[in-house]
Amino acid sequence: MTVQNMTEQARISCGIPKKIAMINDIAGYGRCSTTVSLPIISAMGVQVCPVPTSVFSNHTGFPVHFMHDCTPILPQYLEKWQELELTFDGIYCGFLGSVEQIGIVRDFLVSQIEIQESKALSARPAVILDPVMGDHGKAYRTVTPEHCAQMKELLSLADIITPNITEACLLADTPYRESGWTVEELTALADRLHAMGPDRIVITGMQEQEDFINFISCYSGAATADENAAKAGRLHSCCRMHAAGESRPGTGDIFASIIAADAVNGVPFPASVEKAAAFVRTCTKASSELHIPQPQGVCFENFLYLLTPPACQNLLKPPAQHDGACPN
Ligand SMILES: Nc1ncnc2c1ncn2[C@@H]1O[C@H](COP(=O)(O)OP(=O)(O)O)[C@@H](O)[C@H]1O
Ligand SMILES: Cc1ncc(COP(=O)(O)O)c(C=O)c1O
Repeated sequence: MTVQNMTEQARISCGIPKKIAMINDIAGYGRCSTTVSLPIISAMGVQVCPVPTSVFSNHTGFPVHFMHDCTPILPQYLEKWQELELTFDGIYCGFLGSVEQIGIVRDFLVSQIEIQESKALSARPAVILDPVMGDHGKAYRTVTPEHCAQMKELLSLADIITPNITEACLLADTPYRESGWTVEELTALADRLHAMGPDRIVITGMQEQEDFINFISCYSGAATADENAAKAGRLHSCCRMHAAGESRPGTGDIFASIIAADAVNGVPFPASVEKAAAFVRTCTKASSELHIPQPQGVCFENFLYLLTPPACQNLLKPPAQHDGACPN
């Protein structure tokens, strides 16, 4: 029997990890995007297959950086994956630098969904989209009105989205406000995003007094912890957590990576948001306590063990008859 036609249960009991295609930039220095997502998703017992959208020497929060746009290589890169008929349990998409890249990613998502449907695989890939478009009420320089329009189109293929409040407002054509959002307003904002496609939404990055608020919305069909609310069609809730340490680059990448790995591992969405928020907080707190300069991002390395699922920890144990010593 090949891995491809094993049942889901057989794969889990054999300890074969789920697989995510991760479309994102790579920043060599400063703990952002791929250098964060790869170790985090791997620590959560999921195989990561990166698709680099651009290569940065370091993130853009430093006084200087070098950037290489990977748009010209993306079609050939992904074409080979199509030729090999590679399939994935999830596709996680982060920073997209241009309108052209959005189109390439859309074609990839559509063909992946088609391949899996034609092979009658048990499920289509979970699509997790972190629509990196702006922060603090402002769109990034690369995010033109056309870029924004194309991102809205991409939403129709996403199951889960993780916008910060700025990105949620840009996508839903809603005026931005730094704070003071009511539950009714956030519900209306999430409903507008849901109408564009995704059925699990978390709006991040809102601060009220000393706390961070993540607004969670699950709609019909989405796996939620509360079955009654799910049956009623939608469930909105808030994850509130005390801010710790200063704001740092890469928090959104850590957050979305945990959501992506949990999505393919079947963790209910609200529980996954709580886990992601708590993990970021643990790491931002430690980063400040260790006096790590803010541009160096979030020091997560010391805490990866918190994310490793117990089932994987058992897999790491040597067999009973083995004394754990290294062979000569
Ligand atoms: N200093 C912090 N203390 C505690 N939690 C934080 C801190 N910074 C970020 N987070 C958590 O990480 C989430 C994602 O961060 P956010 O800044 O919204 O990401 P983005 O980079 O996408 O704007 C926040 O909603 C919050 O839960
Ligand atoms: C190239 C690049 N990628 C990723 C990030 C991280 O973004 P976030 O803080 O939203 O996770 C940054 C932030 O400066 C960046 O410059």
